This record gives sequence, C-alpha cells and structure tokens, in this order.
Amino acid sequence: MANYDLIIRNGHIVTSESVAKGDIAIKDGKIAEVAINEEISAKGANEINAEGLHVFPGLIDSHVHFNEPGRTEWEGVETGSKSLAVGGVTSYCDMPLNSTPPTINKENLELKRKLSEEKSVINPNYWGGLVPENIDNLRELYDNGVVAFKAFMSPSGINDFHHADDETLYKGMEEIASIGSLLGVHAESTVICEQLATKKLQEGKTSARDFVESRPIISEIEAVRRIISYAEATGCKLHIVHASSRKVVQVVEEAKRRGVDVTVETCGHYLSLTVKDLEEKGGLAKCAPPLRDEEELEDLWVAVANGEIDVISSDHSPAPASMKTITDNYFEGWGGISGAQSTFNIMLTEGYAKRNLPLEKIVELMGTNPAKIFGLTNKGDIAVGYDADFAIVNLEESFRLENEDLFYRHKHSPYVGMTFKGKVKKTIVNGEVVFENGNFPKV
Ligand SMILES: NC(=O)N[C@H]1NC(=O)NC1=O
Ligand SMILES: [Zn+2]
Ligand SMILES: [Zn+2]
Repeated sequence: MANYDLIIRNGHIVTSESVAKGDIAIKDGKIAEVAINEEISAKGANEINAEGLHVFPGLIDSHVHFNEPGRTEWEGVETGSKSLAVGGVTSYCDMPLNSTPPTINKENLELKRKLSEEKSVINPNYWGGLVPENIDNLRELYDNGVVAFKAFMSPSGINDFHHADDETLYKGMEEIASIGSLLGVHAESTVICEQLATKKLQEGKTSARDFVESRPIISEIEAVRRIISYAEATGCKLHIVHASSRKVVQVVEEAKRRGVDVTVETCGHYLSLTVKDLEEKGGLAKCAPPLRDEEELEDLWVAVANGEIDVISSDHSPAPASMKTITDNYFEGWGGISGAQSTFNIMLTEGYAKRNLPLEKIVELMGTNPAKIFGLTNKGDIAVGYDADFAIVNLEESFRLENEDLFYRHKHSPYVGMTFKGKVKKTIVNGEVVFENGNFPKV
C-alpha cells in the first residue's frame, strides 16, 4: 500500500532559504513530508526520480493579461496558462483589463472566473480594476475574491478601462484602505508622456529612441512619488508594477524606510532587453514603460541582488502580429510584451547563471513575496502543509527558444532566438503533473 500519492526523490530542493538534496511526499494535493539529506521510506502511488534536477516551488506570475473573456483573438486562458506552466509557473494573477468586459464589478469577475476555472491548467487568481466609474464596486469585488486592485495613472491603451485621475486614485485608495486590500499601479505621468509625445510627433520624430524618450524615467518617478504620497495620506497598501529603472525603485526604497507599506515589481523584459532590442525587433519589444539602456538594465540587476525589488513578473500583454508590426512609427503598434513562458528562464539564465543571483532569491521574487503580497496562502515555497505545486528543472540544459516552442495564441516573443540555460522538465499543480517534457499529457 502506498502511503503517499506522489514522492519526488533525490532532487535538489530549492526554497526561499536553502538548496539541499532530499525527498518530498505529496498527499491530497498538499506537501505531506519534506526530508532533507535523507530518504522518505514510505512508498508513493507515483514516484518521480529527480536525481540531478532542481525542484522549485511552483512559481507565481502576479501580472499577466490573458484577455479572456472578450478579446480572445489576442490570447486566452488555455494558451496563456499553458505557456506559464511551460515556464514553471503554477499560479497567476490576471489583470482586470484587456479582457472585455474588464473586471470592474462582480458580474464581470464571475464571468472571468467561470471561464478561467474551466480553461486554466494552473491556479488562476484575479485582480479587480479601479477606474473612475467603479469606486462603489470595489468592496463587492473584494468580497468576491480579487487578490488586489489595479489602476492606471496614464491611458491604458484599452477604451473600456479608463485611467484613474487623481481624484479617483485618492478616493479609491481611501476605499481600498478601509477594505484592507492593496492597490497596484501602472505609474507613468500622463502630463509628461502626452506633452513629450505630442512634441515628438509634431517634429516628425517617430523612431524607437523617440518613443522611449517620450516616456522617460522621470515620468515614472513623478507618478510614483505622487501615488506614494496618496498611500501615506490614506494608509492604502501600494504596489508599483513594472518599474523600468533602479531610479524608480529607489523612490520606493525611500518610502519603505519612512514606513510606507509599499512594494515594487519589475519584469523579465527590463532585466534582459534594452532600447537596442526595440530598434532591432520592432513592435515585439514595445512596452510601456519602455525598455531602457544597458546601464539601466545592469543597475536593475543590482537592485534585484540588493533586495530592493519585491516581485518579478512577466506583464505578459500579448497581441496579434498585425498589431505588433512597426514599420517606422514607434508611436503606433501595441505596447505589451509576450513573455509569460520565459520569465523564470530569464531569471535562471541572466540572473543565476550570468550574475550569480542565488536560486533562493529567485524563489523569493517569484514565489514567497508574491504569495505574501497577494495573500496566496500555502503557495510559493516548499514546506509541509503547502500546496503541491512544483517546477522540476534541469539547470544544466540549454536551449534556444524558437517560435514553435511557444504556447501563446500568437507564437511570437522578443525572446525568440535567445539561448537560455535551465529547462523546466515537469510542472506539477496541486500534486498533478500538468506539463512534462514538452507536453501536456492530460489536456
Ligand atoms: N493594457 C496593457 O496591457 N498595457 C500594458 N502593456 C505594456 O507594455 N504596459 C502595460 O501596462
Ligand atoms: Zn502597466
Ligand atoms: Zn500589465
């Protein structure tokens, strides 16, 4: 008689605190036993030999746009969640916009939840939106399970998700503080970006660098300072998404030192791509805030190593190729990068292999920290009682990412052609193997 449903044996177990050889036993979708430097003597109904492999907790991508319902020609829950699973991710938080209707009231949330539970191969979670029209709906969204709220301080690029003016932000943050939830913000200054863009376009300057210069780092800094001041005044917990520069992160650092409850995210693309990639790859590498220079990229890695950054996500914001084609005007074309499948690969290759970032730190940034910030209990680490979500990785295996390797609805990404070190061999969700050696055996 097997005592456990599954035992993963002989792997190097990576937690937020250590890397050590051992066995993990799973029962009823939960971690039942972790044995470090020893064997579990009981038997499992299924057993996996992870000799020579690293067993990570299943990772969390707290920032994706899966576009379902309503804009499934861009992406969908099935393709999006499979892509995450290929990249070792077992839980995600889906943004309230780019799907339509956007997640700004409980009816729309239920619609998204129903589709997501039906189609996702991993654990879905949902952000609620904060827009000028829905302050009265924030509480019902929270009561129905959103993990946090999201607002844009500048136009979102989507007509049915309006950006929040200062009054909406302030009132919304008072309400979110009273609910006890958290506001995540896309922090760029509308005033600065619009003025600079208008000037560039008037002058006929539309190159990649012109686009980048129209959304400068100071625009992020201004918006972050403003929203931090609202957080201080209202007591609302705050999360800055996709900081593109350490200069932005340092504004958050100063606020943390003053005791403000604020966290900051950056994304795989700011840690692996620069303006040069935008020039070379065109629309595939267009995003907002835009990619920065090499020096900023290196500085951001310093911030990661120093613990100044709380979360790494993909901000997977896909679109069909036709919307990503830029001939010469970089102000045209969708801003948003397809990266869900590659974030962990970027951290392993550019972080661990190239810059000696400890594996434990990767677990913290993509596991324990997002779990804590978004209230995903028993997720993001390996310990008894935690959910049995894992990514089993061969750190020695290198591969070149090709278009046909992608599971996105639209098989393009600025990471195609890059060589990554560290390959996810199996992804396990709630004790079940969902992805194995390039395939989804049960789907
Ligand atoms: N609407 C949307 O997904 N926008 C995202 N894309 C991007 O590059 N930055 C964003 O905020
Ligand atoms: Zn954004
Ligand atoms: Zn986003």
